[in-house]
Amino acid sequence: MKKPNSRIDYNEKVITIQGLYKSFDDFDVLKGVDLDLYKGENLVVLGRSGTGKSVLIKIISGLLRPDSGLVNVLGQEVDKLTPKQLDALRLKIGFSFQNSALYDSMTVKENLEFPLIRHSKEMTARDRDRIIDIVLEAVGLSQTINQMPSELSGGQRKRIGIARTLILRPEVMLYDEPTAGLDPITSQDINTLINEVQRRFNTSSIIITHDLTCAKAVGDRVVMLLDGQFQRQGTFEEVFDTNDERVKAFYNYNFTE
Ligand SMILES: Nc1ncnc2c1ncn2[C@@H]1O[C@H](COP(=O)(O)OP(=O)(O)OP(=O)(O)O)[C@@H](O)[C@H]1O
Repeated sequence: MKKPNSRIDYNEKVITIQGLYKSFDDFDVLKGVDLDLYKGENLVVLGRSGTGKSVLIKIISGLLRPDSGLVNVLGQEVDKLTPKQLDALRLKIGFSFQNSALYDSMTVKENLEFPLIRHSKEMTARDRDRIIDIVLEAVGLSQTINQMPSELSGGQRKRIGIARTLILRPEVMLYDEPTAGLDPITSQDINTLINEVQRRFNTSSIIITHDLTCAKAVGDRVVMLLDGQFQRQGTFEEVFDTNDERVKAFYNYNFTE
């Protein structure tokens, strides 16, 4: 289990969600979700496929609008923002997508440079190079700087995706299934990286996953989405210390120590 994390500031909430509802046509996905993310915390959101984990982080990053409820991110109510304000907020949120979302026709360096050229127009090439070196070193892949994404392994692509997310120095990281499709050892490396990113860049993160090894390795706190609400929350051990058959089934089918 993860060691207690002294970097978490329980007096500062980075994200607050209250009474969040979201439906698609007649299908109610989120049915009254409440959630706090504290400064410096790694919060894992567990849930079976289709329970609404991706919908939740899309609402947090303003990609989807809630039907009702409060969603406050870094002190701002997301669905009250103008498009310009939302763009500014999104720069403080690093979204690490499931498929890494690298541009295949660009080198690693160009992939990392792209957000800097777009969002920090006054930055010199020299400063860009310096920042690229820092994030590549942070993900342990300095040597890949001139490679194409197609030349990288799945784990390396995932790392470069995380590096690209880090390059704008986000305050909040949202990881969507960070270990999906990776072998157990590469997954473990990604879990270690998520913890290192938290320490080194002082980020607050939501990690959505159904990989229980990942949840255990990175989660300061774990919440489980069941039937549209967070039914369980606590440390990894607390969440699974229950007679709720739905939770036990999740553990038994997914986790081998
Ligand atoms: N834009 C959309 N329009 C209609 N339905 C949607 C939309 N986005 C998500 N849904 C539905 O909402 C439900 C929850 O989807 P979501 O992608 O959040 O699941 P998830 O928990 O992330 O699952 P997985 O682990 O498989 O990624 C699914 O039934 C999905 O079909």
